[in-house]
Amino acid sequence: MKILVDENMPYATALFSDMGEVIPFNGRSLTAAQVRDADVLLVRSITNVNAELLAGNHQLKFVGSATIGTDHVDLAYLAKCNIPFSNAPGCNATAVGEFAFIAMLELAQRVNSPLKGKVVGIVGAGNTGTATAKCLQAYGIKVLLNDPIKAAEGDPRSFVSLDTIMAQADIISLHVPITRTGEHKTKHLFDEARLSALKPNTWLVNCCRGDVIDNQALIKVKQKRTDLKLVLDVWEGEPKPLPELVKLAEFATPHIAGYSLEGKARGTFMLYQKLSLLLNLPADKSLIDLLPTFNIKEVEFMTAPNEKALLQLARFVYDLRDDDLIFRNTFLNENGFDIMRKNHLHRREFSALALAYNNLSDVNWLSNLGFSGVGQ
Ligand SMILES: NC(=O)c1ccc[n+]([C@@H]2O[C@H](COP(=O)([O-])OP(=O)(O)OC[C@H]3O[C@@H](n4cnc5c(N)ncnc54)[C@H](O)[C@@H]3O)[C@@H](O)[C@H]2O)c1
Ligand SMILES: O=C(O)[C@H](O)[C@H](O)COP(=O)(O)O
Repeated sequence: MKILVDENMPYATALFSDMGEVIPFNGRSLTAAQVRDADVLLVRSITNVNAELLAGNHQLKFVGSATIGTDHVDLAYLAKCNIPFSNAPGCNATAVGEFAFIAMLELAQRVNSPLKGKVVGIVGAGNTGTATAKCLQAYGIKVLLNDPIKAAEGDPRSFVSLDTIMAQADIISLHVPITRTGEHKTKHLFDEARLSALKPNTWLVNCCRGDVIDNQALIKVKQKRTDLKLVLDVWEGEPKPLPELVKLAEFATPHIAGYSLEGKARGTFMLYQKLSLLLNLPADKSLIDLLPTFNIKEVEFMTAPNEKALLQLARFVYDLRDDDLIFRNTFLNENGFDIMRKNHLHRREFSALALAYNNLSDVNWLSNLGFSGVGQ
């Protein structure tokens, strides 16, 4: 069996080589000729899976995407051809939640305006929005959720309108899929009118899809509004973001909010579970066995951390400033965006770091944030 696997899918060989020949490919340049005799195709978000790519293949048994987003996959075409498909919902939720939270801590430090006490509006309360809310709430931040679809489905959480978020939130964090039609379409959800209406000093964080914000309009508005602060991980026109917009963002990264080692490994592992089920094979490998131990054994607190100490702690796990700097220095190089993603040194999630403390009460919030070992 030929299993074509995006080269940026960690642990694919360890997980799939018992099932067949694992053949890595470059996700941006995959061709129909390469796919012609594949039995299984495992992609990430940069490969468009459609009739053009698959028409020459008459033996494909499974297509998987190690992502939550499915906007790169023609699901109707796969269904028409009876090709089973699976994505990996939730695989990178913790990674995105921690990325957004760390970005807010970094921004708070940079502009000298504490995160504590701010109100954060989350647009899209699915996997990544919920994970972001979990971090914020663990730290005692008031969170407003907007998700008309979940609200209509009867999700028991409290939801507010987007207008309420616009009026009340100091920080707005975007966590919606890209959709181009329908009542709740998200393409340019933040258009010029909405961007212009952001209340003074709003921080806007986008870790979902670039085209949820009209990037040209964002440049126009931001050039007039120095009070707005931007954290942008995703861009219209990836892998070629508008250089003007990169300059205007406080933190800029190349679509790596979901790139924790755990998150990427979970994506591969979820597809391994799906394919095993489909082929009626036992899924007896373990994800935990694959992940390396973290290079810091334990951090011990003598006093409960304040916001500055919390940021220092977060930086042990992920220093966003490093990625922001590498990105600014390289994104204009040929294939700079993709090369940085490919060579990204996967950060770890908070759970990789064990905390210890001496006689401190009231530190459960750190374990609610996701760190392990608190109180043990
Ligand atoms: N930057 C990254 O590395 C990265 C990582 C993971 C996901 N993503 C992107 O983020 C998106 C969200 O990821 P997720 O795992 O949370 O997906 P999800 O499907 O679990 O959640 C998305 C939520 O958005 C809601 N929604 C849809 N349209 C809406 C609208 N108009 N207004 C408000 N809410 C709306 C849905 O009801 C759903 O609850 C993905 O589709 C993907 O495009 C990016
Ligand atoms: O949709 C997703 O899950 C993310 O956008 C995904 O993590 C992006 O990473 P890629 O698949 O492009 O490596």
